[in-house]
Amino acid sequence: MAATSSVPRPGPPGPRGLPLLGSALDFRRDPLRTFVAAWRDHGDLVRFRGPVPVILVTHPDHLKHILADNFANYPHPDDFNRKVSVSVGEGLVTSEGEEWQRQRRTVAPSFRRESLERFAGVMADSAGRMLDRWEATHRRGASLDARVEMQSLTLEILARCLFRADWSADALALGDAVRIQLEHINAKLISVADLPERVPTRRNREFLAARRVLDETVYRLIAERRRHPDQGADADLLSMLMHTADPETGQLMTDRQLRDQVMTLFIAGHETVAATLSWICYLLSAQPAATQRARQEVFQVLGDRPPTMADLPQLKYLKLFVQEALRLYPPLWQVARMPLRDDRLGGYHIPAGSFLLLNTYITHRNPEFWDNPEGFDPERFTRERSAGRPRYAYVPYVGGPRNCVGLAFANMELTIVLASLLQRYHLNLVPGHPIVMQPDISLRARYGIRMTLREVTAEERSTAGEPAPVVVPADEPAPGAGCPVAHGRAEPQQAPVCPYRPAAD
Ligand code: HEM
Repeated sequence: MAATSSVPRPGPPGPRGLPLLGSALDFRRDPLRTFVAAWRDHGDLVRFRGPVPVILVTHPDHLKHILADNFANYPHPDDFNRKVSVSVGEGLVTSEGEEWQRQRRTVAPSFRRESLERFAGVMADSAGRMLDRWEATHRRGASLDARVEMQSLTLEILARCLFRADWSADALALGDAVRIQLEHINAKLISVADLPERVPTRRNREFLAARRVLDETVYRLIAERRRHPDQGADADLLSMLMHTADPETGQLMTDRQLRDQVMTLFIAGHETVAATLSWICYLLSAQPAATQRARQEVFQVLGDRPPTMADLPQLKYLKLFVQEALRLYPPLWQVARMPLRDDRLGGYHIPAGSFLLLNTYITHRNPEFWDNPEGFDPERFTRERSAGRPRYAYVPYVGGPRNCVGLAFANMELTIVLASLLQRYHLNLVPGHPIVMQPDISLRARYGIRMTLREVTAEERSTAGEPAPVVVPADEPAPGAGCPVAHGRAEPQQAPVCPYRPAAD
C-alpha cells in the first residue's frame, strides 16, 4: 500500500467533509472513529479538509521516513510546542533543533538501563503498598477503579524516583497540581479557540494556581539539593539531572532548566504509564488464559518475593504481555509532526507546514502486518513470529532519534507492577461496566475500569510452579541449540479485545 512513483501526486485522497468545516466536526465528535473509517476508505495516507487540514499517516514505511530517515525535517508543530510549554516550559518535549539535541544528550544518561536499577525497589515498594491498601476494599467486597488507582500509583512512583523521600510531605498538593496541568494541556490541544492563560476563566485560574504550587515545590527541592550537595549525585532523578553536564559543552542545567525537565517528566511519564497499566488491569480480567500463564511465570521466577531489576530478563512472558498491551492500547495513540521543507511520502507531495498526525493505533491494528489484529496474542512478539515484520509496524514509543527517552523506565515499571498484581490478586471487571476508549492526549478508558478483587490463594501459589513453555522475545539474543523454545502459534483468544465503540455522548 506504500507505493511510490517518480512524479509526485498532488496530495493524498480523503473525505470531502462539509463546506468550509471539512471533517472538523467529526474530529470533535469522535477522532479515533473518524481516522479509522478514513484509513479504511482511503488507504495509508489520508488528507482531511477543514480549518486545520490534517494528513493522517499510518504505514510503517512512512513512519520510518518521518521519525528516522528524514527526522530533522519533521519537528513537532509550533502550535503543539506553544500549548504544551505553558506548563512544562522549554523542556525536552517542547524544544527543537540544536536546543533539543543539547537537552537530549544531558537527560538521556539518567534514563539508561544501568542508571535505573536503583528505582526498581521504589516501584516494587509503591506497588506493594497499593496492594496492601486494596486489602480493605477486598474485605468489604467493594470494587475499585483501576484507572484511578494506577494514576495515583504512577504519580507516586515518578515523584519518589524524582525526589526520593522528600515526596511524601508534598504528595497531596503535587498530585492534584499535576492532574490539573494534564487536563489543561489536554483541553488546549483539542480546542480550536484556545484562550491565553491571562484571561481569567475558571480553568485558567485553576491551572495557574496549580502551576504555582508545582513551581514552588520543585524550586524548593532544587534549592535544598544545592544546599546539600553531599546527598549524592545519583540519589534520585533530580540529583542525577543536576549533576549531569552536557558532554559537549560541560555545562550543568540552571534551576529554570531543571524545573522545565522535572515538569516535562511529570507530564510525559505519569499518564502514559497509568493509562497502560489500567488497560493491563482490564486485560487481566478479559484474558484469563494469558493471565494464568503470566501468573505461572511470576511464581516460578519470584515466588512471593518482590520483583527486582535482575528478575526482568527471566520474566519473558510478562514482557510479551506488556508489549501486546501496548500494541492494542498505545497510550500516545497519535503524535504530531510538521515538515519544515516540502517532502514526498508514498508518491504524494507533502508541502512544508502540513499538519501530520502519525496514528500508531491504526498502525498497530493493520492486518497487513498483524494476524488477527484485534486479538490479544502476546506470543506474536516472539522471535519467530516477529521475523519479517517491519520495525516501524510497532511504535508505542515511536522510534528514531526522538523516541521516548523514558522507554526503559516505563518498561521496568510496567513489568514490576504487573508482576506485583499477579502475585496478590485476581482482577475481575465488574459485570456490565462499560469499557469505552476515550482518545484524549492519551488513550484512556472513558468510564474508568471498575474491578473486584479475589486474593491469590496459598494453594494457587504452590501449584503455580509447574514449568511453563519458554518464550523468546524478538529483541533478545537467539537461543542456543537445543533450547526448549515454544515455536507454536498461540490460539486466537475467544473474546474480541477491541472495546472501541461510538462515544456515548
Ligand atoms: C507506557 C509508557 C510510555 C509511552 C507509551 C511513551 C511514549 C512516548 C512517545 C510516543 C513519545 C514521543 C512523542 C512525540 O514525539 O510526539 C515519548 C516521548 C517522551 N517520553 Fe515517553 N512514554 C512512556 C513513558 C514515559 C516515561 C515513564 C517517561 C519519563 C519518566 C517518559 C518521558 C518522555 C520524554 C521526556 C519524551 C520526549 C523525548 C524527546 O522529545 O526527546 N515517557 N514518549
